Amino acid sequence: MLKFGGTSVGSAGNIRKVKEIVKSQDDDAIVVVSALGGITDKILNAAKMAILGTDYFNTELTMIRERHEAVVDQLFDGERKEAVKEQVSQLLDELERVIVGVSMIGELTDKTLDKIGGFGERLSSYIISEFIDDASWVDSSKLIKTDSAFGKAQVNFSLTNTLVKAALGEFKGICIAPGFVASNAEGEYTTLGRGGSDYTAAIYAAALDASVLEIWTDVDGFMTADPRVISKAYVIESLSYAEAMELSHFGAKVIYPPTILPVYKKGIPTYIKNTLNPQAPGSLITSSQANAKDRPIKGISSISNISLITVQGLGMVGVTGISMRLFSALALQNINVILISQASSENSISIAVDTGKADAAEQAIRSEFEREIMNGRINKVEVENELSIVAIVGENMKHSTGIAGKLFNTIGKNGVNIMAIAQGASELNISWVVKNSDLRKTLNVVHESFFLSENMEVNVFLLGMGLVGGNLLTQIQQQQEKLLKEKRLKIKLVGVANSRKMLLDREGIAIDGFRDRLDAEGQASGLKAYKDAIIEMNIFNSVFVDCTASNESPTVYADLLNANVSIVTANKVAASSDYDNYRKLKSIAKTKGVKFLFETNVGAGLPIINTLNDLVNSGDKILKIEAVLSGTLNYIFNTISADVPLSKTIQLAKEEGYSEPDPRIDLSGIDVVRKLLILVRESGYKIEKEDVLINKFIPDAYFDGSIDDFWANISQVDADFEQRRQRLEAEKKCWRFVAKYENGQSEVGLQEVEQGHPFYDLQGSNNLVMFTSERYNEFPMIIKGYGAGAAVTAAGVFADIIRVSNI
Ligand SMILES: NC(=O)c1ccc[n+]([C@@H]2O[C@H](COP(=O)([O-])OP(=O)(O)OC[C@H]3O[C@@H](n4cnc5c(N)ncnc54)[C@H](O)[C@@H]3O)[C@@H](O)[C@H]2O)c1
Ligand SMILES: N[C@@H](CCO)C(=O)O
Repeated sequence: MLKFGGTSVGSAGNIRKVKEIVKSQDDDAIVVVSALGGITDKILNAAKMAILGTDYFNTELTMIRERHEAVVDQLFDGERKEAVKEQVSQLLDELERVIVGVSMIGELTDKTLDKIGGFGERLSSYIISEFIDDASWVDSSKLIKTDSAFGKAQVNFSLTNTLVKAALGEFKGICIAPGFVASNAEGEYTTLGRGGSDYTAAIYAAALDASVLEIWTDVDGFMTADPRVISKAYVIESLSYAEAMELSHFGAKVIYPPTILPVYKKGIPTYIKNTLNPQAPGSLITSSQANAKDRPIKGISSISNISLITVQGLGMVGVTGISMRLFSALALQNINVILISQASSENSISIAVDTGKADAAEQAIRSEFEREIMNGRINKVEVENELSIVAIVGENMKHSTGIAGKLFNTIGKNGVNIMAIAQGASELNISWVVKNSDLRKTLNVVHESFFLSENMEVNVFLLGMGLVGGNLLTQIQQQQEKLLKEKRLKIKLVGVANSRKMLLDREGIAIDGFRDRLDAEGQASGLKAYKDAIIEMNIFNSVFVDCTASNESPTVYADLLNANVSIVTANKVAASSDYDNYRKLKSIAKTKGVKFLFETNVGAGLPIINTLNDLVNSGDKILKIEAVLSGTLNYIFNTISADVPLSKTIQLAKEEGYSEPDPRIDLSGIDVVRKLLILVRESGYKIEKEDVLINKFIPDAYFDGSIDDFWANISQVDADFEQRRQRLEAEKKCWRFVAKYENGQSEVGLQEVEQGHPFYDLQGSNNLVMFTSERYNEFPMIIKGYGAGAAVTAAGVFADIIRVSNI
């Protein structure tokens, strides 16, 4: 049993493909076909135009005629062509007569609609039966018998099965049959409803105990999600009837749901195959029990543009008959309820309906409960629009724990509000309602978190592409493939901005050549504009990466965290700002379930903050911190010599990429104060920068003017420093700029360190931190290594980005 849909028979080219597929069957086959794609809509439109009294129906009829004639012209030659054309023309004349009749009488009944609705199938099946050599044709309307409920006829299965068996039970060869059409006991045309050709095929298959039903369509099968939204969606190889039914209900328009029932009852395996890609394996729907190895969910489906109507009132609690009245009122108005959710308190019921029916539903409810609304037993009938229902479906969800927990946790972390939830006790489907604007994000996170996608994605918005930002991109580029292969993690750059321009692209920005693309396509930037664009994009698993030294960029962190965008920052300004602001950012991140990470703020790529967090979280108490925290200053004091004066060492530190973009931040001790503040705060103590005593080693006067003044004048300190250096050398000591915290006292300043001290041998730009804690007491914990440099810092930022993904 084969069935070909509207696209599969929509053109001469496709009908040729249908012929190839049918001819390649080894077995006898009944082939049900739909009307040429779009024709049924045109026929019904012509009828509607006719009843409205416009002549436009003639235009529609002409188009219908031309479309069929063109197909015949392309498929047939010579006398055969004329004969088929003649027959097609007769059918079209008959259609035209009925529609002209409608226009003259000014009446269009359901009965007439059923009569004309099946013309498309009659035409297509006739043409195809002529085109496939030796194929015969059978009139489905004579075999499939229904009641007389025109427009929504119910099949009389016992009569239908008898007629189908009698006509086709012993059939050998290929027989083409129109889908959708049926007739009542009087022989008048009826139809099987939307998607009815699938149903026709299933009825034939069940009546004839077909070995297989193949539904040939224009997609490769049931996909895990809508491929227009989830590029990583893929074909589900096998599903149960129940899973197929659930997925079809929720938007995956691959198969018409009632179709499943006859084949399900008979256990006939059903394939979904692609006419345009017949080699693809397709999806197989069978009654076999879910395979324990299958993923817990098979697919995700959604319906957009629905409305949620909530009826609420304390007067509903414990009162019987409320739901009955509610649903009867809606049924009387022919309103289909797509989702129902009622809390066990019985204080409110929410139902989802198609937005087109929302007004009618609200009115029906208000009039049914007029009395209860008047006397306050019901105090709210609220309609919310522009919503979508999302559903996950899978037999393996049954009795597996943690699915709902994981589902709602992931959705929540991404800042998507769930407005209603429904799960049946069958545990086959969990459905929930979100805003239309959150649909794409929801589908993405759910698809990904249930490993329907091959990989996990982190979407990066970068700010600042100087030394650290530039190195970060190079490292991501070098490591991208490995992470994808070994960790199934895709780091996707979706936004880049410098202080002039920004570029955002949901599909990803290739790191190769991104600067050119930013120049060519970038829009004028600005922190607020970039932040607004990121929030507007509402993309899942996103992280904002700040690689600037800007004082302003941290002002957008709170808004971003509030929009569930994680922050990874090399910029120390936020974590060392007012204590209240630091706490606020951490607390927003915690409440929103996103990350605010700044490991590189102290000791660049060294694992200092994470280690400190581990100590404190596991109950240790930090008693003392002693540290060399400035890569720049350590480098300077290791490089200064008789030949290299202080001013030159500052220049070198800048060239090496150790210093801040403005090196005065390092020389004045501000950078070290920031780092000490962060360490003390992360140790669990409250501290402001005013609480830190700074012992400067360069007079303030050098920091007061412009950066150019600084570079012009700084060599004035060289002579004095050289004298001091010689004395120090003679005493076999060295300078270290040390940060210290103990008993609530914090200070930073230059110290003369003797041989044997842990700081003495600290080379180059290295940092060293000593934590004395209750547990690490006699021998403090020491972390030591490169404390500055673009590559190590970028690596630390990269590690934080990976941490956001939680792999
Ligand atoms: N270099 C290191 O060793 C190191 C170590 C740890 C932390 N950090 C921190 O990393 C950050 C970056 O340092 P860097 O050495 O890469 O500096 P950099 O000057 O090379 O890069 C900063 C970039 O940010 C851009 N920028 C500044 N303000 C901006 C804004 N408002 N919007 C967009 N772009 C803006 C600048 O134009 C520049 O391209 C600093 O906060 C620094 O403290 C650096
Ligand atoms: N300027 C900083 C960079 C690392 O935070 C330093 O020299 O230590």
